[in-house]
Amino acid sequence: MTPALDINALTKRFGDKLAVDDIALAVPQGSFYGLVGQNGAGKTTALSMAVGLLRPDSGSARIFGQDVWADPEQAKALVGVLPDGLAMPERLTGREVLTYLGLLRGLAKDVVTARAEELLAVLELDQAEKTLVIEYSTGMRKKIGLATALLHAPRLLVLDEPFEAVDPVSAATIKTILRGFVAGGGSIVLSSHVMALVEQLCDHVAVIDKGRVAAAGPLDEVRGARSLEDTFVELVGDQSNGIKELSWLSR
Ligand SMILES: Nc1ncnc2c1ncn2[C@@H]1O[C@H](COP(=O)(O)OP(=O)(O)OP(=O)(O)O)[C@@H](O)[C@H]1O
Repeated sequence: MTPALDINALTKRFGDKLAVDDIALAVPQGSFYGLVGQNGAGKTTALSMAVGLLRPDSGSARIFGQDVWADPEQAKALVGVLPDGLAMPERLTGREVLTYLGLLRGLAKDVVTARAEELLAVLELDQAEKTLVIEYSTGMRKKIGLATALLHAPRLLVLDEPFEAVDPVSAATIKTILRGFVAGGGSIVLSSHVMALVEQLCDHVAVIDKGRVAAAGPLDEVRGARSLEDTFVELVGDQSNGIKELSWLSR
């Protein structure tokens, strides 16, 4: 079966820094795929290139077989994206943002209205009916970002740190939505630093280290008998560095 997302030999350099170094990853249809890695490992850069937000130096990305860079319109219709540091129309309310983006995506007005209503209610943003996005908290911004990613009912969701700064009640709601999305035949790729969350939600995982894939595959195969956290530390931990004590903090 064609993978939901198929990235091949993706590479990106920023000046001297090789941020993503020849990454290949196949996300099977119907899978819930977690991407983990240390700060600066290259997750955001890889995901941005995979969904057509950042042009790779080389390599390719396909969404359900559609080339993201050769055929962006086809590919982008199939994917909902929650990017890192999402830029939003700041002077609109949540409902206005959803209406605006829904119409831009070509949805019928009554469909946009109904879906916006439902998304705002489910994500508990309907209380903030008159609040402009510029006044949103970080967690609220994540939630409206997720709503915009879901609005056109994509087949693949690519979510960069969707749970960052989200309170536990909202996180539970989001988990339910995402599990329902996968149960309904959707595919998800998300990045996270929270190993427990990836273990709870995902059936596949890739560990990214210094711009490369250190391990990837079904969760149980990657972690074996250990926890994902132990696997992760073993794969990416830099033992040579040691743990330096901050002696000046001792009394
Ligand atoms: N626009 C940019 N210009 C220069 N360097 C960049 C740029 N974007 C990312 N980098 C560098 O590329 C590397 C990978 O960054 P990236 O944001 O992809 O990592 P990440 O795994 O998402 O990290 P985090 O978990 O902290 O979000 C880092 O060294 C970062 O400093």
